[in-house]
Amino acid sequence: YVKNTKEILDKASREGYAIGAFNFNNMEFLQAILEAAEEEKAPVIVATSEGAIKYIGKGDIETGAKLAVEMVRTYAEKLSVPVALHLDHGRDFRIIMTAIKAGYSSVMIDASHLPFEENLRETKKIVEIAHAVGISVEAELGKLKGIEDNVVEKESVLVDPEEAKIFVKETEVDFLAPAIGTSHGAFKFKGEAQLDFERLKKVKEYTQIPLVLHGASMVPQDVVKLANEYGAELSGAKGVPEDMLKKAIELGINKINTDTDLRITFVAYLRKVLSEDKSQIDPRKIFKPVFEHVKEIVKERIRIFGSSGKA
Ligand SMILES: O=C(COP(=O)(O)O)N(O)CCCOP(=O)(O)O
Ligand SMILES: [Zn+2]
Repeated sequence: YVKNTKEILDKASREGYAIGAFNFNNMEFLQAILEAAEEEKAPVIVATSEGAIKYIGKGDIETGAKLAVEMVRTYAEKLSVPVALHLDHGRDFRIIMTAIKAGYSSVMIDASHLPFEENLRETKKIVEIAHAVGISVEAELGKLKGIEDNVVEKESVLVDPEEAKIFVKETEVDFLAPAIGTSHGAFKFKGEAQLDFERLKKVKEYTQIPLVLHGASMVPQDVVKLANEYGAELSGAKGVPEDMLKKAIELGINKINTDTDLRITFVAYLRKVLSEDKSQIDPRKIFKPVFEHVKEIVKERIRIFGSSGKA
């Protein structure tokens, strides 16, 4: 059943674990994510970016948002675990409003590319509207980019805990994504993986709300290797190591955005299945084993995040 995202994140924050926020762009990824959550007895957030809504709706935003809500609701009402549907990286006001109107449990207003005051104003506007209709809101402070070597870059990219305190107080946003050194995609770090845990600790202390880690995929090297063996070109792919994820959760991360790990798993096993069963043309026979593996990686993540059995 579809819950208000704030409810499941506030509980996670009180009890010190994290909920997976897994992106989907089609029915098969959604099925794999929801089956994984049900088998792990874990609350789960399923998310669509603006690109996913356009993809699902073949360019029509209302169709995409409506179909996403209907697919999630139809599957979720059969499950025992709480399921929230979240708009990831909302930037276009019209798309954010369409998602709210269609029945999303929460929306992200991503104005982190704007100067602090404008980000604050944009976020405050969305919070007022969303809260008026019982929807929770996520915002972002700092920019999603790896921690560059020189300090100047670091200052302009990572979250400023003092700003976070003011931002959360002024906007009343329900959960915040502080940039602490991660980035989207499979190539997160040039050198060693590095997250700014000191900043994270301060942001949690100053804001006391659930925090979100974007760009949190672990990029499992065995799956990267398998994909490359079957013709992919993903050398140099590097993600967030398990011990860093666990430390981030200890320090107050309660929502962990994961998309790339599902994508890499999908690509590796699709390549494998197609190359091993050369006469297969039934998409159901091709996708079934592939999405079994996608489901397994989601279960592994849910276990690492500590939300297994928390439903
Ligand atoms: O933080 C993440 C995913 O992080 P990851 O790449 O480490 O999985 N996300 O918000 C997912 C962003 C997906 O956007 P798009 O559909 O436009 O490609
Ligand atoms: Zn993100």
